Amino acid sequence: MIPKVITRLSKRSPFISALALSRLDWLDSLLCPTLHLSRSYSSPTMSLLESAKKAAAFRAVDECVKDKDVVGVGSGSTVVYAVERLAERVQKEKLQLVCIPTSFQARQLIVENNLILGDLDRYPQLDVAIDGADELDNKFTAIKGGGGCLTQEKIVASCAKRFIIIADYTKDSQTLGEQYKKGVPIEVIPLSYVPVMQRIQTRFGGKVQLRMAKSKAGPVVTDNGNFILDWLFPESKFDWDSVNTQLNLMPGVVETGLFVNMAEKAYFGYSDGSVKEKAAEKK
Ligand SMILES: O=C(CO)[C@H](O)[C@H](O)COP(=O)(O)O
Repeated sequence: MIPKVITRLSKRSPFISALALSRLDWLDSLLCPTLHLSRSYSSPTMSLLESAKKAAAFRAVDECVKDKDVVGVGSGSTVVYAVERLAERVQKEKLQLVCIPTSFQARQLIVENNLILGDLDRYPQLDVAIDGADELDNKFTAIKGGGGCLTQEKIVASCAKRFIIIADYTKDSQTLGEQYKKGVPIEVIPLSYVPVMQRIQTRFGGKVQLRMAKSKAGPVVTDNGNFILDWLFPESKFDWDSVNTQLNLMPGVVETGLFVNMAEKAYFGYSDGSVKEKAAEKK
């Protein structure tokens, strides 16, 4: 009973959900000791989000992947569930799939789950790419790169006939910046990071930060040996297509985390297991 109430609340606002959980957890444990046990050692808010991610990932894999597909495998925490489901389907349905990774993490997931690993040299055309996102707006522009893998993710997505986003409900926004507050990630060649930071701030405003590593001194270094800038853009009506082009033309910029009109469909999971599908307008 309690989880249902929280789920309904969490659909309206993750903040309400977190608050509700902190207040109701003691009651929950009283009424549902088994449920409480299964959550031990993980924060209740996290477990709700994890269920949401899993629901989206499973639905997307079930609906978008078919036998003999070449599948792009994105990066991040939601993709972990997508790979789990791919492996399950390969086992149960004997699907023949080739998986193309978008990062070191994706490559590891593919190998650890005994899926067939491919690359763009041998499979330059993919049937479908499935990836997470940090935020998706109503015009189907996504911010990606929270995990720093945006360049390979964009290359792989651009080679796929269908690009599918999987995410929990907190990534579903009307406009960019509504929920995701960490800005637009931009991969840059290390020696260019200061001039690029200055150019972005002068041209578009806001603040640009060099992303620093958490368990290492110094900056985050991408799978391609580059740095990541996070552009905390000001509240303004941006034409993201034009911004993306302008950023990409700055010397030193390798790629941006703006995925404009690339995704065909998004699956947003909720903690009760339901999934909202959002389709892009046909081009
Ligand atoms: O773009 C990404 C990594 O570069 C991820 O897809 C994005 O950050 C979403 O990650 P998560 O599924 O962990 O929320």
